[in-house]
Amino acid sequence: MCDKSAGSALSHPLLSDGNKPYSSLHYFIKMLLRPKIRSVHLLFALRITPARYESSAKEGVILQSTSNNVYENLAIEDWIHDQMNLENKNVLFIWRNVPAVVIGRHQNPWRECNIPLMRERGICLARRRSGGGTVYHDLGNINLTFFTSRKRYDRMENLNLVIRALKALQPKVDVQATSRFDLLLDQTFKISGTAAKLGRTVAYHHCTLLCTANSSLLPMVLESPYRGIKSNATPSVPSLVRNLSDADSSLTCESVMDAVASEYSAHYNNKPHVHLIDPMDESLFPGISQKKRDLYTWEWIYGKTPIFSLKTTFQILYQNSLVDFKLSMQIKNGYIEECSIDFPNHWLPKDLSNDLQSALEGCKFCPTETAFLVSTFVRTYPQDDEVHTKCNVLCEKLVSIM
Ligand SMILES: Nc1ncnc2c1ncn2[C@@H]1O[C@H](COP(=O)(O)OC(=O)CCCC[C@@H]2CCSS2)[C@@H](O)[C@H]1O
Repeated sequence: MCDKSAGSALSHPLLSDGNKPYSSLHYFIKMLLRPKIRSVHLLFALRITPARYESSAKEGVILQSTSNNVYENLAIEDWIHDQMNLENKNVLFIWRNVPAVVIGRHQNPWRECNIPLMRERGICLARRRSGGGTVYHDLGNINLTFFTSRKRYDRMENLNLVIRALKALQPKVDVQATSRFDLLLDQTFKISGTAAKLGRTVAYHHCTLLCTANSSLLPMVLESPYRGIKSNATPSVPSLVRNLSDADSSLTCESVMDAVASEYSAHYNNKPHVHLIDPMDESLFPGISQKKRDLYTWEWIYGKTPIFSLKTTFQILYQNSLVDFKLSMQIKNGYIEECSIDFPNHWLPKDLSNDLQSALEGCKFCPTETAFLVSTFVRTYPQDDEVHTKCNVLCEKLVSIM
């Protein structure tokens, strides 16, 4: 069903000589237009002429990403939300990512997932613009983003469309929507979670759909190893999850994506047509690279965490004896605002421990920055190997909890 040729035509639409509307002059003019109007160019690229665009108030366009990069795909969501005029148009964006954990806009990643395990396994962490809880993505999980005008925003309508698509593939599958817009399989197992972003005139509802995801890794990465975090951040609502393929092996990502696209097209009386898009195509999505960069910054992913406190205890084995530590921190915008580390008096000179705590205040709650800071700090105490070793051991411990 995917129109691969459409996809390749879209890769360099503005550079293609034989394609008059995509000439460099067009590009130049486009750059002079106001942002909302620039999206007209996307309509050209999608072979939707403005005339047809005006006359088809109920038109639904299906875009499918050729990228599996979570930041690129979230950037496309932002771009469509910010740039496209959706007064007369609906867009369904279909996308999948390599393993990633996606937290909600107002969440605390340290409380929601196992960051050390994710680092070890190379699993990305992303913060999305919509609210709600934390979900796990991999190539066995489909994401569907339904863009509409704010007036036509209707999550239940979208979920019913997904249910119809699943029933078209396997009539016996028991999938129902709940009042919190989850989809449950056999009235028990969550297969889809929902979140939304409501703009002034535009809205989107996005949801996941677990088809063949790694269901043993999912609960592991969504289990935080940290205790003692206090915050007003939005907590996730954990559920028992299952893949659709557990109910019926025909429910693979490919078959489900095709079925959803067919159902979406039928809903808008269109011929099923999926436009493949490359999210990093600046000529089609001007400003998209910056949007990706914004989503990839430490300041967005970690720094947007609502203020929180961390109170924890730990032990360090040093020269065959265990030393008890009490750590208390307040973290605001991802930066350590207050820090107190209590340990037996003899372990480190008092003035040094005070200096270390002061040095940590103002530092990012981040392993690389803390490690750098401690190593710089240690150098201010020259020729004391024991102090160096102790500071380094303590630093390793601090870094392991960040
Ligand atoms: N991929 C996926 N699909 C469905 N449910 C999941 C998934 N991953 C985890 N979970 C379960 O949902 C809860 C969290 O539920 P909770 O209700 O707290 O949060 C959500 O559902 C958010 C959905 C966001 C959807 C966006 C769409 C595109 S980008 S992310 C978690 O603890 C697990 O038990």
